Amino acid sequence: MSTLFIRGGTVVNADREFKADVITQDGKIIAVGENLSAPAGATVVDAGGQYVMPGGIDPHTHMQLPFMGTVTMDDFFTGTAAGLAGGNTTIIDFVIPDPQENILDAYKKWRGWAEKSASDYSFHVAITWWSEQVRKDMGTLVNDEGVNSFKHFMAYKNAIMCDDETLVNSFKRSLELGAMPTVHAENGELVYLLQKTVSEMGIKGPEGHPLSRPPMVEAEAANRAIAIADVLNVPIYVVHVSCVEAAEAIARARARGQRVYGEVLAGHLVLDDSVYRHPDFATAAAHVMSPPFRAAGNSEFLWRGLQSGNLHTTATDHCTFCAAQKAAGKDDFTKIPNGCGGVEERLAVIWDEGVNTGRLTPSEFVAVTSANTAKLFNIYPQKGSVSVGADADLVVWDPAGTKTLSVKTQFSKGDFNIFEGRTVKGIPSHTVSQGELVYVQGDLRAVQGKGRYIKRAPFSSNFAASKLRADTLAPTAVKR
Ligand SMILES: C[C@@H](CNC(N)=O)C(=O)O
Ligand SMILES: [Zn+2]
Ligand SMILES: [Zn+2]
Ligand SMILES: [Zn+2]
Repeated sequence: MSTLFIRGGTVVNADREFKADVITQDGKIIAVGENLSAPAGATVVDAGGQYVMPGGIDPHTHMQLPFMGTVTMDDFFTGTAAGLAGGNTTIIDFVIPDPQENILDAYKKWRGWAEKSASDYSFHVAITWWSEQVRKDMGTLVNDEGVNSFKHFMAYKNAIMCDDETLVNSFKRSLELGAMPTVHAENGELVYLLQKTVSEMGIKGPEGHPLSRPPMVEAEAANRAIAIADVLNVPIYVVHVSCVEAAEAIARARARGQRVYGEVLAGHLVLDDSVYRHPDFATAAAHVMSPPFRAAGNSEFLWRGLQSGNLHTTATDHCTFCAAQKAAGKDDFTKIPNGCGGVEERLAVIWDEGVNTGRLTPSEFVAVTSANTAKLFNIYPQKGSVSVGADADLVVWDPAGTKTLSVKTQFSKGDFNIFEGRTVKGIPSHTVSQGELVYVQGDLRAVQGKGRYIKRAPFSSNFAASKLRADTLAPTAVKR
């Protein structure tokens, strides 16, 4: 394992920024401080005029996902390698069992697929059905496999959508286990009805996609999931919050003291629904993902959610389908595989649109691209911090560097870039993963299979101790 001496940079953590050299050895950070001397044999990285930040953690990716009759273009190697090129050093992906599929079998299958990852990775496990066996296996995943988060799709009827019975049982089980329940909050029944309605109106193109998933479809599900979590007294994490209505549901719940956390995708922060009206089918279809990109104005509210601390993490939902795959929905938008890329561009897009505009300080940038995810999924400060003892996952960030984002230069295997043509100021000059230089000024040195599965311990201390609300509000029956 190599020794790195990252000299003369400004270290940025979620709490502060300060001038310091950083030394890493055997995959760990072993020193952070001013005027350090280079250890013998160390590789020196000149970070003068640059920031040294914790590597990005993307809490929402789908590499190699079988979905809507096909499989995403990026596998666990190409997807994580693309992430490393953009300063992202850890992904949290998803095991998504089919309904009735044993969840341990599904977990083992995904673990096999992820062996080829170039960077560290972890898994949320989706609960797509319910049984006593699922309940039991959730315990095995938490206690033996280091899973501490369970995903629930409230959309995708007749596929992976789960009903209230599953939500209630799985949330309650998550509380017992000290795991975080997370939700894709869209009312799948309403989507199903609206897809039929829009199609019957003769709207078959991608412009029909956002019409079938208006903001209230998301807000209803967000409110419902938040209410269930409130009654059960379990925290909840809402993925890809896309609209004012869902963000307000989270803010209201937090104002009442409920532990609700929100995630925002880089795409939802900078794109709007005009993309679906592009005359070229492939371009419009390339942007079909759920929840859809929203009317202009929603993005600004999402930025304010990040600024105010009512929204906590950023992600990409990296789920790439090529034009040929998207063409499955040529004559029926409901058949367009849902998903877009972004794992490579997230940090630069959020720095350019967030820090350069004054919306976020560099420390807030680190919080929403790395540290908050590490804290919410219990891998802080191993991840998400430039501090002694932490993993040597770092990005050396050149605030003056510029780049025009394009499918022509991306490392992702996707054949479209939703940020196409966007020139950003602020880019990674070096990415360090497990103490190795894996990206150096355009030269990607990702190694297949180098990534490790990251176990995440449960929050047994403050979660499982929580009681169901009923236990605390109505302690005794009335004697009659
Ligand atoms: C299936 C997965 C990716 N696709 C998407 N977001 O449109 C998700 O819904 O998060
Ligand atoms: Zn989703
Ligand atoms: Zn997703
Ligand atoms: Zn293809």
